[in-house]
Amino acid sequence: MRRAGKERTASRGGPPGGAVAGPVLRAVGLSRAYGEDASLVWAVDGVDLDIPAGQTLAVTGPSGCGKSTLLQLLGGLDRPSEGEVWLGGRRVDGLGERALARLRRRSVGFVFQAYHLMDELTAVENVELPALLAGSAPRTARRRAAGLLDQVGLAARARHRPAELSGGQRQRVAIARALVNSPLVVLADEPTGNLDSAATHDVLRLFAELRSAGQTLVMVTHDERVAATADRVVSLRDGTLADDIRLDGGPRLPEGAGADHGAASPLGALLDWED
Ligand SMILES: Nc1ncnc2c1ncn2[C@@H]1O[C@H](COP(=O)(O)OP(=O)(O)OP(=O)(O)O)[C@@H](O)[C@H]1O
Repeated sequence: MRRAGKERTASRGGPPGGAVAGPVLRAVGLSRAYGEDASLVWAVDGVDLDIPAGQTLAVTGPSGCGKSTLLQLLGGLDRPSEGEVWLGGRRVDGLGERALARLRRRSVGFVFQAYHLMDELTAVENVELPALLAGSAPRTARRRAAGLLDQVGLAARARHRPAELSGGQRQRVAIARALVNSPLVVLADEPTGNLDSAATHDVLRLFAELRSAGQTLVMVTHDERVAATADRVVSLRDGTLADDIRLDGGPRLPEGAGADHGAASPLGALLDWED
């Protein structure tokens, strides 16, 4: 589906708004079509979105409305048919493959519903891998990975392989991995979709710590309880933005997710890591 006569707002030249110190993530007239002719589907259709630094944004909407496609476009895993993506004040949708891969590695942390851990690697090896690929020295990467695993409560599981971990533990490894290169933004696609309520609480507790520490986070979710923990909720319908709601208040946790997630959280202290 596509709205008739929708105007494109794509800019030319410098960053939208003229300043590099704008939103961490910005979509301008962002669109992605699949198929052609009679089977053409606009999965994402003219989305304009500014995501300021430190915001936790939930993306919701019915199945097939374009949530995952939008997240992949924002993270440079897919390329738009039309429109622009800006990350950290830099236009990134037109980058070549190698530059885009480098950008993803250094500036974006991904968390997926199905974890996407490497089965043959231990937890700590999974976490350190993006740091090694980004050029960190092995000892530095290992120290960083071990520190993150400690902060997500998995120090004792560092040498376990994914098959030896529960779903919730695997997702915590994936979150540690997403953070290893201190990304500008963490993008999470249904991060609690495979988890029971206890493991969901663990993940949301970690997200609340990240939020307190100023980490920008965008998460796609079907779960209203998860969306309710965000600063802002946008809903998609047929690839377009239908709602954009800002929620009030400080860091939110679902009931039973525990307390003690202040700005001085140890996980937060690890976010500013530089090699
Ligand atoms: N690779 C593809 N080829 C063709 N069509 C696709 C492709 N990927 C997605 N689509 C279509 O684009 C639309 C949006 O898909 P997308 O996966 O982004 O939706 P979603 O909101 O994340 O759905 P769900 O909540 O079910 O995961 C759907 O109509 C889907 O069928």
